[in-house]
Amino acid sequence: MDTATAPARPEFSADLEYQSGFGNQFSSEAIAGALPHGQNSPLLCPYGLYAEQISGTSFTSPRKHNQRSWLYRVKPSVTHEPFKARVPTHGKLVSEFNDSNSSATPTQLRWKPVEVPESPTDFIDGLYTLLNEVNEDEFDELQHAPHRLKILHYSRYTANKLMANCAFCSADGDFLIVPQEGRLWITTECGRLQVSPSEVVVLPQGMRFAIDLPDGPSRGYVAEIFGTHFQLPDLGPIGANGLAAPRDFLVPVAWFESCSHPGFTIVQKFGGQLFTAKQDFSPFNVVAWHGNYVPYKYDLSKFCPYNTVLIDHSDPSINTVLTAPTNTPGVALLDFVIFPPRWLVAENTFRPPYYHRNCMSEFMGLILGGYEAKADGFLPGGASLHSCMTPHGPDTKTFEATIARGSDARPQRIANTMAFMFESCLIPRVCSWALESPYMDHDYYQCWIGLKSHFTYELVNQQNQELHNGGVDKK
Ligand SMILES: O=C(O)Cc1cc(O)ccc1O
Ligand SMILES: [Fe+2]
Repeated sequence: MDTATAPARPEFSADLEYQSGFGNQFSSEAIAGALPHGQNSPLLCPYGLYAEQISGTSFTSPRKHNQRSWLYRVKPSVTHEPFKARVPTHGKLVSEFNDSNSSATPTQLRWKPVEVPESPTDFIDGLYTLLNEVNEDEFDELQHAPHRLKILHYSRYTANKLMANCAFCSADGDFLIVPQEGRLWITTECGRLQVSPSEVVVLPQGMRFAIDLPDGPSRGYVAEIFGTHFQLPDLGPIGANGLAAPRDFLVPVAWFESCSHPGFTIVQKFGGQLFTAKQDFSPFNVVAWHGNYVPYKYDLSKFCPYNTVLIDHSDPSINTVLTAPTNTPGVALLDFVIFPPRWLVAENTFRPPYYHRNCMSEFMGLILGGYEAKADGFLPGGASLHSCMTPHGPDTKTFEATIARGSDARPQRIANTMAFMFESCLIPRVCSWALESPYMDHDYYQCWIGLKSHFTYELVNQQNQELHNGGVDKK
């Protein structure tokens, strides 16, 4: 059914209500009295609702990691026709990465912003995989439990049409969506969230949602993490406060529609492939819920950045918003790091990011403005990939402008910017179509080719002489 014939979902009100906190045990009732008291699963639930649990961790996960919610709904999720494989609208949602459809490359890669297509495209059809990262050792061992693997998908979406009479969920992993253009009105089983560019949203594995686009053409980035969930990073010596504050994470309040919906479609990503099932009601029929397995959003402008206040450039981990851990302490499946507006004050310091090679792989996107390491070519809506140990750093123009500014540079405020990085311990394989994409910036390497050697023996002698004279003068 297309947008024109679909019953419109009610508009989101401007002052949508939220609950606040990260990892809390939340509860919410759209109708007072809908939550059972004292137990989760009474013989008869209030108002004749069905009780249904959604588990985001194994039943026996340690208590501090255990995540589940109880949903009290008009009809249970199980009431649907059998799932059928969905005929793909494009071949760019890749499930199995192999030598014929992807490759790993140490080359620095950059993509220009993707244009939103003119043809009607909703969030599902506009979602396409760019990269996939798999821990190959585990892949061999655990072929029959793909959801247990350490896997990451990086996707981009472009959309111009609401998801009418259908809901999506990934049975594979959690979606972290980073909108770059256009607000998202996201209806979930737990309630509704408005997510604007410069905000991000996490939609946990299995949670059903539909995305409407109040601003029309929209695009953004998605990371899907498998087998783990996001946490707030430890703050170590920073102390008890700073970076992303738990209370700035917002969780919806219960919202439901109970009308019958002939031909409502559930689209489920399962093992990387899409399946559909028909049902005669909206899955957004949860009248009350409680638990800690929830969708949530975070406004990146609320982030409280920390940084060097005297010398040198801090490692980007200082600006980690969320981290999805592996079993090795300090090694992330995915760190979500931002580069927000802030003051640069370091003295006698090359202030932009340093030149570097990293055993972790770095995928970057730009939400707005410019990025401090790239004077040219890295545009809002664009993306770059620097895989494990691939050298990268500021482009020639940035280097030369920084040196020209000199060592007495005054405090400088980086404004009008919001870049982010998905940093992972896994090595990405890039889809062939992404490598062959017309948006691929084949000249990316050129941005460093102009970096000149400034080293001369005359300079060595001159600086040694200055050092020597300086030393003598001080006596
Ligand atoms: O490569 C990048 O631009 C990301 C990055 C930023 C920074 O400030 C330090 C290291 C780093 O990888
Ligand atoms: Fe980097």
